[in-house]
Amino acid sequence: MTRQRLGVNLDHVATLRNARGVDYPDPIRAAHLAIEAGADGITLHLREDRRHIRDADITRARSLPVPLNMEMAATDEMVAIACRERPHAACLVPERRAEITTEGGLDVAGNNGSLAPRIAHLRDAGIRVSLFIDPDERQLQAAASLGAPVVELHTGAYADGKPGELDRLIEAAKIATSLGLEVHAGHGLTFTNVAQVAAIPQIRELNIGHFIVGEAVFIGLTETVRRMRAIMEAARR
Ligand SMILES: CC(=O)[C@@H](O)[C@H](O)COP(=O)(O)O
Ligand SMILES: NCC(=O)COP(=O)(O)O
Repeated sequence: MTRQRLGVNLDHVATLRNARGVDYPDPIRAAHLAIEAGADGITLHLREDRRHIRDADITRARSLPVPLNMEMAATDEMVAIACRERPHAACLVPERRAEITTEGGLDVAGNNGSLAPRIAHLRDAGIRVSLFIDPDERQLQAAASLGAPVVELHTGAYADGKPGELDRLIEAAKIATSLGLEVHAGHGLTFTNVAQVAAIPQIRELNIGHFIVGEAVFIGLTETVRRMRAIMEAARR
């Protein structure tokens, strides 16, 4: 099976920093540690309300030695920031101000008119566009028709233990590949639930954040990233 990349999302290092209004813990310092421990990429979500990652974090993350995946809402403001900062990838996600976390996938099928120019803008800036969607055939077809090279399947419902969700992910990964899309997945993944998703052969990358940052409090960031990588690798053997 092809090697699966691990993108470590460090948003919640910034959440902790912002809780005190000081400049530590620093998500970029955490990124260097995560990379040394085996992260293949770093993911940062610049939310419109800047509740965790801020613009200056994205600027600093550009000098990291691995690809930066910038998660962002599909708005003119965010597209302008991405085109200025030029991360390796931009993952378009739905955002609602009052939500605690990203609650569902982007409705690509219902918004292709507004997404198309934004995707084109990002692509013209040399940024690899990914669409964060639910494991749903209609959304996959819409993503492919918009010319996005990558989809990230929202694993939140699976992580919440909803029956049938693993099968939906397996089926969606097959359909996505048949449509020529590269498949990533993420949201709510932990040491306990990651193996079954990591074992889906078509999934090339997992993005994992909240659990990694939380577990780091107990066993350290280096050990957490190493263990996550080890579980992913064992699942693909
Ligand atoms: C899109 C997504 O899944 C990530 O952004 C992740 O959830 C961390 O950010 P939040 O906790 O702000 O949703
Ligand atoms: N796109 C998913 C992501 O980056 C991490 O989500 P989570 O592990 O913080 O839930």
